[in-house]
Amino acid sequence: MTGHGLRPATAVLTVAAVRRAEAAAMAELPEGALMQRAATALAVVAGSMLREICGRVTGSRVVLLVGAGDNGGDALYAGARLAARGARVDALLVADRHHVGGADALRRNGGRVQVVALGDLVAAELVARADLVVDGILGIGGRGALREPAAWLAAVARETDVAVLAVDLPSGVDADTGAVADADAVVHADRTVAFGCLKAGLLLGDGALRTGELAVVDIGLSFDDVATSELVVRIDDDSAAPLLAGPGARDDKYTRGVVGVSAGSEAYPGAAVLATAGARHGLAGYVRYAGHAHEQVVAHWPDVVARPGRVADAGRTQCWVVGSGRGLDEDARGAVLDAAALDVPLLLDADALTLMADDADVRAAVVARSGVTVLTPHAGEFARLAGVPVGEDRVAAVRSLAADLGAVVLLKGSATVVAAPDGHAYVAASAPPELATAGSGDVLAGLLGSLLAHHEAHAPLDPARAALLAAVAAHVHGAAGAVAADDGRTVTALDVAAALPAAVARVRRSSPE
Ligand SMILES: NC(=O)C1=CN([C@@H]2O[C@H](COP(=O)(O)OP(=O)(O)OC[C@H]3O[C@@H](n4cnc5c(N)ncnc54)[C@H](OP(=O)(O)O)[C@@H]3O)[C@@H](O)[C@H]2O)[C@@H](O)CC1
Ligand SMILES: Nc1ncnc2c1ncn2[C@@H]1O[C@H](COP(=O)(O)OP(=O)(O)O)[C@@H](O)[C@H]1O
Ligand SMILES: [K+]
Repeated sequence: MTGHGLRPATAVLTVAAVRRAEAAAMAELPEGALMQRAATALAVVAGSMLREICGRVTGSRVVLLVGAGDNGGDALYAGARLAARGARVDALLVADRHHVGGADALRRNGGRVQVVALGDLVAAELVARADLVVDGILGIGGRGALREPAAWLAAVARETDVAVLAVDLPSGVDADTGAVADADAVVHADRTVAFGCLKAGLLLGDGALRTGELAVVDIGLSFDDVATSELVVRIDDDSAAPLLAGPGARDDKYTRGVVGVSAGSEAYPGAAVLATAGARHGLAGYVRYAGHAHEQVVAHWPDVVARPGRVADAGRTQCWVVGSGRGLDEDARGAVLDAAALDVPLLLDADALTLMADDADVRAAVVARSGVTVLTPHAGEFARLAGVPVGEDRVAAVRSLAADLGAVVLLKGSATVVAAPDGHAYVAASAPPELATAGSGDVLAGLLGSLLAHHEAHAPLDPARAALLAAVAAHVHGAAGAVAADDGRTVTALDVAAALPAAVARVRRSSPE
């Protein structure tokens, strides 16, 4: 696959891929054109922040933190535009070199430029009294923690709580992973303007916590030649909507797909209720349940066909979901092995993943499957399956486990990362933290199984499509969390499930460009 057809807001590129896309665009354009596009967009966002903060641009105080490279150049040219509109702009140079053309442009428009040394009180005062600080210290050329005096000025900005706009990436965040080498030497942005595309560091890890509100501007980069291994596709409403289409007039409950759920146990009946709650709203026309909590399931959801007994005897489905609260006993093991032996898509969650990690026969049966397998670990389950912790590079870790096990892997977290064995990767990154509540993962498992069954009923799934659907399910789950948390409400897993119809409706309403 290539990135053909992707929008800047959905294309997450590695730094290496950004550099190549940038070089290809520059070869077609007059010198400096890309930087001018970036600076223009940056000045527009800075202007709107200034209007929010002090009502107008004229007379506002803007401080640019300027590093050695083009990230600083972007800040300087944007500063020149703001100065031309009457802002008082000071550029603080924090490196031993800077973008000379940008500094000249700023001076020509009435801005001031000065070199800063560590502890320079005049500089600290400028930062503390600014209406807006523009962070042009480091972009995709940054490596590791900020050096001095940049680290010190970033700390002054944090301590004085001045509004900060990051250029392309908050400085001190690793663009490809989101790792922050030193929490004391990083910029904490209120807003970030990313140029051309997203970078994983804006969405994942500690970087996501430093990015603030994120805007992605189109500067004309093409994604057509980006390799699968260098691309992660971010799912948003526009990309999810086409996969959530409603049934047609000729559909019946079977043509919409049948999903089977084997979750919960005598000890954990709630997981069965939650997983089936998710399955009821994932587009399948029919939800079967096979397991020990059948009475509780029917008591909650009379529309679910719930029986005790084995997965193998439960009837035809287009996908099985096995694991959430299912337990680790011989009976649970039998449920995983029964489902693994069928050639329909299989989703394994929670206890099923622990069984897979601990029992070589279960693992071998899952790895040997011909049908599509989807695994939905949280970080702890991931570490058990992989034998090593997730680490800082979540995308690489998920791709690697997916390739090793020949399965789609969905790694849960504040951002959810999905990869197929062939390297296709996706991220769903708009879930609110209220989703971090017991049982919300069970709802996701049911929702995704239902979506897989629905699409399998229309055309046999391949792993790359299953990975896309997994990310769509995580996106809808996140949207349901947002609906449930609206107006400051507290959220339980059952509230997330109850919000799924509204979340699906919200996503369906979005109209792709
Ligand atoms: N992609 C695009 O299409 C477009 C990109 N554009 C912009 O270009 C930006 C990339 O610019 P860039 O390549 O000049 O690198 P940048 O991030 O400014 O770093 C500069 C230098 O900083 C240094 N340095 C490294 N780590 C450090 C540390 N921890 N602490 C202190 N210093 C450190 C290191 O130099 P060194 O120390 O190795 O000598 C490095 O070379 C990009 O993010 C975007 O804003 C737009 O203009 C137009 C379109
Ligand atoms: N900080 C967070 N922000 C947004 N979503 C989160 C956050 N933490 C966890 N989540 C989401 O909440 C769900 C929790 O699932 P899981 O860990 O399996 O819990 P459980 O096993 O109790 O159901 C996942 O979908 C995960 O992506
Ligand atoms: K920056």
